[in-house]
Amino acid sequence: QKSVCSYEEQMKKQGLVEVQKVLPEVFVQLKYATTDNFMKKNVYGCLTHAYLQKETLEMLGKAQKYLQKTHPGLHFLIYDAARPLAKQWDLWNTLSDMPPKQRSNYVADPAIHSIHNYGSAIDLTLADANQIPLDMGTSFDFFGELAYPKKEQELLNNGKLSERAYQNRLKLRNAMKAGGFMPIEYEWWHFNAFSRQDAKQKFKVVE
Ligand SMILES: C[C@@H](N)C(=O)N[C@H](C)C(=O)O
Ligand SMILES: [Zn+2]
Repeated sequence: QKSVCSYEEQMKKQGLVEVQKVLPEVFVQLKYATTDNFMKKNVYGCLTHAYLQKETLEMLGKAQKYLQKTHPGLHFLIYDAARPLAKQWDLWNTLSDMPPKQRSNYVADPAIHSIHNYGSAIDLTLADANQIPLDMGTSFDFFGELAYPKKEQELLNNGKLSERAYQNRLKLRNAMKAGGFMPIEYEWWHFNAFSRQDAKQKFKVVE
């Protein structure tokens, strides 16, 4: 008997689509459905598949085509996609010791919503055919300067970020930009398909 996950059922009802049904070459390892994350807790439970809004998935398809053309052999490896708002609170509350301004650089304030809550942001890296992630200079959800795209040039110049990691980040970013995604300043792995304002207008929050 197939088990049903209410979070995934709700996402489907809201029109979101499972990424691997459309793009089977994309790898998915949802980190918040494991204990290998900054909370050291599985907060997703039965939510183990990556879902996105249809339009966002089409953009990922475009990025995927670009990646295949420019770097055959590399794959996207998704760490997070649509994120229920209730889970956003779990992430946010875990960083309660951080000053508010700093905290919202790393986890969007659930009171104003993350673009993940609209199924239109993706956390991802690049991996080889065996799902081994490329060196990006930090692990996923490393909340510090070494992960900041806005500081990459400086980090490269002062030797804190290796040339290899720098180039790997560019490969990821160029592919995502080719799909129309926007990077953010503080996390090399996070990409938005739309601004928060546009996402709010177009979509309903995944509760
Ligand atoms: C928590 C991290 N993976 C992430 O996605 N951060 C952004 C800012 C968000 O919560 O929207
Ligand atoms: Zn993210």
